[in-house]
Amino acid sequence: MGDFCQIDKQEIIKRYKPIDKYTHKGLRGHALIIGGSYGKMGSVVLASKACIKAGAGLVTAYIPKCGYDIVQISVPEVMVITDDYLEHIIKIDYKLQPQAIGIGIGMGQHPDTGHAFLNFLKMNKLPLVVDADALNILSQNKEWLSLLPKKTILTPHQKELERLIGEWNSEDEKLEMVRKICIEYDLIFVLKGVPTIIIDNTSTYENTTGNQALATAGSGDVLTGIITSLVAQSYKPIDAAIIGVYLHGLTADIAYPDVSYQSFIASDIIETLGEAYLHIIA
Ligand SMILES: NC(=O)C1=CN([C@@H]2O[C@H](COP(=O)(O)OP(=O)(O)OC[C@H]3O[C@@H](n4cnc5c(N)ncnc54)[C@H](O)[C@@H]3O)[C@@H](O)[C@H]2O)[C@@H](O)CC1
Ligand SMILES: Nc1ncnc2c1ncn2[C@@H]1O[C@H](COP(=O)(O)OP(=O)(O)O)[C@@H](O)[C@H]1O
Ligand SMILES: [Mg+2]
Repeated sequence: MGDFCQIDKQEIIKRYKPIDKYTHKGLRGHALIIGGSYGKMGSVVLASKACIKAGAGLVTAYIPKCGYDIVQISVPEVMVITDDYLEHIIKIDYKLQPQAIGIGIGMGQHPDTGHAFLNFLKMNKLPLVVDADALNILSQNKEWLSLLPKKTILTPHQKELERLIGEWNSEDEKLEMVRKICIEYDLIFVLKGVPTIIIDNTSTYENTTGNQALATAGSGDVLTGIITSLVAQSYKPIDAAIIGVYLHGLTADIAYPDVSYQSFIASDIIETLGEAYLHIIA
């Protein structure tokens, strides 16, 4: 059993990088968010807005055509590239060179999307955050795990994890099953839950922020945007996962006394990100 670390403010301060006065958006990282399908474009709006609010200099969303007006109107700061197909992604094709890619949110599991995902995995060498339907497609094609770049960050909730690794009889058994995959493919797992636990080979990190206000649609999509943003800003993948999970949970701790657990929604995470950043640099 490797080392265990509680993610508290001290752990964040150790990893946080101040923003240079003479920076510009070209130095703040370009993140690419790939996802969306008919009826679930909100997940890309949430993830891409979270991505730019978490500090990426540039964010581009790669989405099916149905989402073009939705994303451009909802988040004018985010640029958009559309797939040729209307309702879901059938070919992942873009000319830009991002520093990080977040994929899977709202993407759906249509066979054409699965085929596009496989072709993407075969050619992609860039740092990757894999969530939601990209995880579900991987669960149906486990041999594709070997195509993931080293230190790819996977962010399953409990059900997505069960689809990926099968059932477990105890928390300890679950963590051992995850550690085995981490070591086999050199991956990082963000096990979203209460608390969220991050596994990086034999290292285990337990988050100390967050509360039940986060049990709301889209909060995981937002986390994907935040972590992708931090990787694009040149944080090491493990540090992006640690800081991202901490900030994400901290927004709920900051906001719930004013908005209650029930009325805190995923958009509130994004709106409270600035205050969360100020808490860690104060
Ligand atoms: N506004 C939007 O466009 C939204 C789009 N979403 C997308 O919808 C797709 C499906 O994601 P979902 O997570 O909703 O559906 P899933 O089918 O992956 O998970 C839902 C099922 O898993 C169970 N589950 C979910 N979270 C769990 C947890 N923490 N512990 C135990 N069981 C849990 C639920 O009980 C339910 O049975 C994804 O691509 C996601 O990105 C969702 O994020 C919701 C919001
Ligand atoms: N009761 C809870 N306490 C703390 N965090 C929670 C709770 N319920 C959910 N979360 C967090 O909310 C997020 C849910 O992610 P996910 O299920 O992927 O949401 P979605 O797919 O709807 O965006 C995770 O980060 C999880 O840790
Ligand atoms: Mg999710």
